[in-house]
Amino acid sequence: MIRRCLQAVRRFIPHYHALFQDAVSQRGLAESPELWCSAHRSARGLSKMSLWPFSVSPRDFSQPNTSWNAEMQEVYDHYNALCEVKTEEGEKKGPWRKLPSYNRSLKYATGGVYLSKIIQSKARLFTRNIKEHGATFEYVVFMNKQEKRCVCAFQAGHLLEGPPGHVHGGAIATMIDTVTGTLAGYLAGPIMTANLNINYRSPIPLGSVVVLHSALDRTEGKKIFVTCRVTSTDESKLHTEATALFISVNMGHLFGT
Ligand SMILES: CCCCCCCC(=O)SCCNC(=O)CCNC(=O)[C@H](O)C(C)(C)COP(=O)(O)OP(=O)(O)OC[C@H]1O[C@@H](n2cnc3c(N)ncnc32)[C@H](O)[C@@H]1OP(=O)(O)O
Repeated sequence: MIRRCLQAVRRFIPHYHALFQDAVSQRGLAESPELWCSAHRSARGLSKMSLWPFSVSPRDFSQPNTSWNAEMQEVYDHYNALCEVKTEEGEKKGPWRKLPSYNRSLKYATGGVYLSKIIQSKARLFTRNIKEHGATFEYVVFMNKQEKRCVCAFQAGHLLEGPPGHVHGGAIATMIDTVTGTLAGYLAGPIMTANLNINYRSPIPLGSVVVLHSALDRTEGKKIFVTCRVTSTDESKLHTEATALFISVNMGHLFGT
């Protein structure tokens, strides 16, 4: 039984691999969870057909959980409501879209076949590597493709302390890189951060909720310029401002081929 199963898997591997390679070359998958996810989805259909043994449903880390405070939930509810607008013909898609967030996009993009040989099996996305809810980065990104911008509700956990009682500047930079990078990747495919310029205007208290507003500034050939503002949820207080430059890359740049 086990041998038969392994034979089926081996027969299937080239097909699966080719499918993923196609997805990579056609759509250009970088660190955009959106794109990785769609490759995973297209591959998953096939995996079901052939009883692919390594296919699992990834956990979406940006779903509400018990660590979220009321303010975090409020921002989530606000943008989530904009994902579907009510019309006379019934509900249809709104201008916003909630992006899923996984702790290891590469694994789920490939079914753990091809890239797991290159990336160590224990690798995890920096912002999603603590299992305890609410301890570090609690965040959810909503994308508005039409307006080429996104927002992120971020609740900063107690393990992100920098100055006493406040969030570490590196943790803020991490969130800015993540959100601006998600926007750039969503709009342009595979990218890498070339430059991140940050002005810290006012400290962010630990445990508080802030919103990152990120927008495409312009593109120039391979260069994607993105802005980011970190504010209180009512936008009355500016915490941080940043500009970021991303460069479009191909997969060979990441894997040295
Ligand atoms: C799910 C979460 C998403 C999170 C997204 C997070 C993304 C990341 O954090 S990536 C990790 C951090 N970044 C890195 O490690 C990148 C390391 N650097 C590199 O790999 C390369 O230098 C890279 C890709 C940035 C640029 O590649 P390179 O081959 O040098 O590009 P190149 O073709 O020479 O330059 C393209 C243009 O960009 C410009 N450019 C390149 N780097 C920079 C820079 N640092 N500053 C300003 N301009 C730059 C060049 O001058 C050139 O401009 P022009 O076309 O006008 O002449």
